[in-house]
Amino acid sequence: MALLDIYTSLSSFLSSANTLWLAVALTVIGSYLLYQWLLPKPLPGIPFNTEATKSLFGDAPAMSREISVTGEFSMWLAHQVEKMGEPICQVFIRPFSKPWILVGDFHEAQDILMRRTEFEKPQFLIDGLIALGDFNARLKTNDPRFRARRHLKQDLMAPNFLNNYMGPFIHTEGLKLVKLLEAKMKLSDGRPFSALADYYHAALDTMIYYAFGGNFPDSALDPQLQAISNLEPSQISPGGKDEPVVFPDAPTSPFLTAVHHAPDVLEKTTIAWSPKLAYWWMSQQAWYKKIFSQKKQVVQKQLEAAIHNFKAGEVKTAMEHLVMREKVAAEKQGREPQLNSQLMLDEIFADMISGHHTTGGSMGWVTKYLTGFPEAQTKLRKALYSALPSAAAEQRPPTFDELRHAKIPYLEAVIEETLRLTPFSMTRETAQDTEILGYKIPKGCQVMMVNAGPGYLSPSLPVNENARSPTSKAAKRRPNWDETKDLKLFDPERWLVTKEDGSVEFDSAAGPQLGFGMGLRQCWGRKLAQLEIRTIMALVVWNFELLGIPEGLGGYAGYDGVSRQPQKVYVRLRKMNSW
Ligand code: HEM
Repeated sequence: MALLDIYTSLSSFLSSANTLWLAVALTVIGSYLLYQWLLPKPLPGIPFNTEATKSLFGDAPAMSREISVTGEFSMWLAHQVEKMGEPICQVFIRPFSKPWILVGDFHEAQDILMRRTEFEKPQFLIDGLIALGDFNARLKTNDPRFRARRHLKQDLMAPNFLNNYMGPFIHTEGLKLVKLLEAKMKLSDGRPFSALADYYHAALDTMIYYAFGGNFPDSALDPQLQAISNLEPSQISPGGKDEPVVFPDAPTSPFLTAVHHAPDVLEKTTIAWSPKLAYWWMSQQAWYKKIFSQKKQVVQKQLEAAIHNFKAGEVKTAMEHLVMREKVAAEKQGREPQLNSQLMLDEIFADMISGHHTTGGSMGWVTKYLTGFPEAQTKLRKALYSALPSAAAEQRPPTFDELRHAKIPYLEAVIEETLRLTPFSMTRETAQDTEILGYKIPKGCQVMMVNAGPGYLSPSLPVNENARSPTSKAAKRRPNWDETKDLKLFDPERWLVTKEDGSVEFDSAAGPQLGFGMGLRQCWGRKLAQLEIRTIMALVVWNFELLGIPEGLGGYAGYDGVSRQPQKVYVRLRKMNSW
């Protein structure tokens, strides 16, 4: 080969090698810059876990590890606030997105939820609830449709609907639950058994009655009663006195089963990285189709029945009230009413989903705390007997009207204290650039009110008072809340105040509480939930002593699903009297 040829091939080799090296170098530099760009970016000044900023996935792997064991997202959040020891900090739980801001101070959380217009319903929740269709809680507060939708439902948390329509049903359902528990108590012969499904069944029946009333005949509790009353003591599996009896769970009708399982979809979509994609994937699955075809068939039929009843002059159920309100709104606005519409189906189905596990779980929690704190249980029973003397003297359960009119501060305090101890964190999204406790927070950040740690279940962290927002500075404080008492203990007395005349009253504003959220987007069904828990738990405590259970069946572990639900609710019962 001529020298020139050798030179030419060498230089072309070198130049292609250079190009290759250049390409490799550029790829490496590019990948490095991309990696750096994708790493979590903390907001200036706000404490964070530095290790999390070295990984593309931020805090997510550590969070998943803890939650896969405990099931408790609220507790993980509280641990982050505790670790950083500041009333505001940031975590990186969604890769490639802005940090999530954790607010671990009650007064600032209250300010954000109640007074600050720059915070909105979060988009990730709106997307996460996509399976429930077009209902009011998926609308932003500043969307004019939100108020119009709330208007449609305006009668349903009013005293007339609650006390005259829902109350008597809830009372009857409570008595049915007592009957079921009594049958189980007899069969279990002093052994413990789980009551969690029974509370869920009672709560499910309540939501079905709320929506459709007597137009829909299926019940979740009736088949259980029937199944248990057909059981012979010889059919109970033998076991020691601390070994729980497992009772059969009688199947419910397809629609009730669908309502029971629909929250599974929401739990998956709200935590998905892309809720819309997760929703699409799930909507292809047979189990999903089964749930939502039930919704389509049954709720549509019920809507037609409600329209028919309304036209015949009957307005009792939630569905009938919606139809009536839509007619009134349409007349006012000079448009055709949309009575038979998807919107009506979605609003009513979403309420059933919102009110079932939440309330059933809360009744389970009350049962657990009263079991674990027998002194409080005895106090509550005494308070019930002395507030309802005729029923006590006549050895019968109180009627709904007696219960409704009785003033029983200790009962309200027990419910309030249970909600305080079983927190579910809530989120808002910044709709514009703003500040929290003096730190700049850009538009589009998720802000979580962490109510399972400092300021709620442990003493408040110090706050620079000057850094609070003007509305927070101006707000009234709760002077008598005693943070030196163990805040993790169940102590209903915290919510009672003694007046100058010696009378004792319940004060719902005595301490930090976000059990139902706060402000315009607080729990819409709060009054119904409170009525239900109050009525049913009064009947349970009136009728039974909740005896101690083995340690392995107790504990206060929860599960953060659509609300904070107890993992187990075991009871060992003794009937109080012969009524
Ligand atoms: C003990 C039972 C219940 C608990 C603990 C509970 C708790 C909550 C919480 C913490 C929120 C979020 C509040 C916020 O972000 O500020 C909420 C929202 C909501 N709840 Fe409940 N809830 C219960 C029962 C019910 C019932 C019975 C219904 C329906 C009848 C219901 C309907 C709703 C709705 C529609 C929302 C969304 C409100 C909105 O975005 O505007 N809840 N609930």
